Amino acid sequence: MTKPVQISLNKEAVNPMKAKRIRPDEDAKFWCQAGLDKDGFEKRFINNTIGFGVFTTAFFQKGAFLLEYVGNRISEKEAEIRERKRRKKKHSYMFHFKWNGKHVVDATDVPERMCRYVNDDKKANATMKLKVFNNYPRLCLFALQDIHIGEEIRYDYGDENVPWRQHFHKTKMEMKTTEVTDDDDDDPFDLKKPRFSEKKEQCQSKAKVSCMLEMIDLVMMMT
Ligand SMILES: C[S@@+](CC[C@H](N)C(=O)[O-])C[C@H]1O[C@@H](n2cnc3c(N)ncnc32)[C@H](O)[C@@H]1O
Repeated sequence: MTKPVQISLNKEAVNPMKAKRIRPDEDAKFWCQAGLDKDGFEKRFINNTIGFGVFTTAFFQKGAFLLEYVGNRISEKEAEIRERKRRKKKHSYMFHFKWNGKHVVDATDVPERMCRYVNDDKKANATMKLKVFNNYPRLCLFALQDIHIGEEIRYDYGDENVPWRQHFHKTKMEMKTTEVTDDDDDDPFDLKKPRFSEKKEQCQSKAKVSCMLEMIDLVMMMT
């Protein structure tokens, strides 16, 4: 492997004023094969629901290679078994991809690597691409736009069924058809339990219905 000329482990490599443009694929190949995360990222706690996220401590140009999603390579079957065992865990670190069949990268046991902390967003500033270097598939994250210092990196996991994308609409739809019980367990991932604000909304709509019924009674009494 030939080392790309401009890559170094010092901060110059992430300073756009000093570093010349590095070809993103070459950069990705270098960092993947070095088995290291690039400088310019830090993990920060966001909140109890989302957990941690990855934020930049350097500027990244549109198209730049950011991080590799690293973990154990396992089969879909093994992933299913592991997911079943970990079903009570809040976060999942399984990345499913296709390359000569279906594969999964499980990053659960690599807490030291950065990419497993990158969260999901439909309006993402990064994208995950499959790159094959020396006949070996790698999951590489690239910038979709210029990313400035302090921004959170997010990519589109590509799954509409994840609870945090569904919660609002699904609970709203369910509210029309299901009874809501007084349940203090405010688990945002349990779609059957509307969150506080939604419970409040439902109370408001119940109040509107009872008000309308009273008005109908009144009109009927008057006629
Ligand atoms: C690959 S991990 C990302 C890092 C994770 N936030 C952590 O603290 O370790 C994926 C998990 O993060 C959470 N997550 C990712 N994106 C999210 C989002 N937009 N809203 C809520 N939770 C999210 C989910 O629990 C998901 O299973």
